[in-house]
Amino acid sequence: MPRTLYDKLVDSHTVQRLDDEHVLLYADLHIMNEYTSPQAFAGLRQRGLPVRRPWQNVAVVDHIIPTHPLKHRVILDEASALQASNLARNCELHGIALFDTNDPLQGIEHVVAPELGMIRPGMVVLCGDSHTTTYGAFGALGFGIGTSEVEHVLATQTLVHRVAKNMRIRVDGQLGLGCTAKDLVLHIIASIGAQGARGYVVEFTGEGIAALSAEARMTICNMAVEAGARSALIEPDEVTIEYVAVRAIDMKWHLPRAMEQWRQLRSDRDARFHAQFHFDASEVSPRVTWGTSPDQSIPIDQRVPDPAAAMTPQQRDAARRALQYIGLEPGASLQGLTIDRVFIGSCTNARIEDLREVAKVVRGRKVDPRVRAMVVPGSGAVRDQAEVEGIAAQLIAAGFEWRQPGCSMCLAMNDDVLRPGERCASTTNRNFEGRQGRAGRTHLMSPAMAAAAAIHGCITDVRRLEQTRVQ
Ligand SMILES: CC(C)[C@H](C(=O)O)[C@@H](O)C(=O)O
Ligand code: SF4
Repeated sequence: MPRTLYDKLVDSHTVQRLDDEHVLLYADLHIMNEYTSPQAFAGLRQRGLPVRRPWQNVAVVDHIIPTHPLKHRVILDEASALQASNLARNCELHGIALFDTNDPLQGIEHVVAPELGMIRPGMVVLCGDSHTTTYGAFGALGFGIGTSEVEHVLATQTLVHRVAKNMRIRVDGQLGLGCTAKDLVLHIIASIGAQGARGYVVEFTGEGIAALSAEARMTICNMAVEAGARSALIEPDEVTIEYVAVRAIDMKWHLPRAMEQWRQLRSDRDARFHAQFHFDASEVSPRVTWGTSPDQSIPIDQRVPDPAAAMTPQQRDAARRALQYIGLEPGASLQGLTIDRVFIGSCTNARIEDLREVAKVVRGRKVDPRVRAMVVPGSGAVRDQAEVEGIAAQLIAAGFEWRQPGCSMCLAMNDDVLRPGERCASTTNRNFEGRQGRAGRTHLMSPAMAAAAAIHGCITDVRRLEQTRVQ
């Protein structure tokens, strides 16, 4: 029977079929953070269990870490400091590699693992974090798991996996000038809904996906979870293979054989998908969210929808509440909406290509003096690279704060938070109520759009800015 790439990866990792719906799945790699691992280690200790395969585990401190520009970071918040020191102790005890607070390669887990070549096509990767879907960019099956599952994985290197349904999202055409993978994925989520891919593993395919860089593909797969997807996949191609091959420095002599196998990883031509969607990348415009769910976005040149036009009473109430929270009226234009803060960061958009996009927009311009704008690189390696390329100096000269890596203002779990009522142009993936700080107002957009907002002091169409540039 023809199989999808997801079916094949499940089959190749199934240790045992448990019942009609569940399999015991082998994990090639398990990634941990300080936030969802402490209880898991405590559970192991209570049961007197060792970690089954320490060398297939890796840990990163990212969510609670301060990002102030000082080179040496000290976590002042007591509870957060305890989470970090617990992780360090547990990793030491069990022989697990850790990117600790002041490690030069520390960063956000979903930025660090791929850039260091840990994620390879065909792998199953688990992590106690919902954005583990990111690894689909490499044809690796990534699942976000809960703390009790983290404990199970530590003890057995396996996961009880409820088999998902297959969805295919085909993207034809190419993105236009000023439009990015972020706009494409916001467009897709707005169309299928925040629950549109619930229960599915989504395979993204088509020429619009093939044209994207490995980093842009990560942005797409990262946000698949915002449509409710269990996981995401993109079949590996030469773009993927090249990205991985130069980074997987430990593979040496068996790399050519691995590359041959990676090239075979694809859905069979007649494979059956339970649901399919088609999109045209050339119809995508730069998008901005107007509400408090990632599916509430519009093209920058359209107006905020009227909740009265919503399909169901629940959607109507949700849209009304969202507008009230965000402080917008139906029919309002997002263009020209004044912002207080700009946040360029997160596992969605804080890689080197994102920062290059920002630098392109910012070149020769200054941040509006009424705006506080922060750039938080996704990792120490991204930060170093941006410094080498002169991007950091350029952003600092333009008036951006250049910070240390971490999750930062993606979620209010560290020192970087919005003040109540502050409005933020953000390159992150979630705009929930309070996500960036109590009563903070988040507008999700691409790095280029966030950079344009920083310069204008309001939300603006980056394509206009491009046109007015004096070369
Ligand atoms: C804190 C963590 C468990 C959470 C996640 O699972 O994604 C966070 O990273 C987020 O982005 O909301
Ligand atoms: S950067 Fe944001 S989305 Fe990514 S892992 Fe951290 S908190 Fe979650």
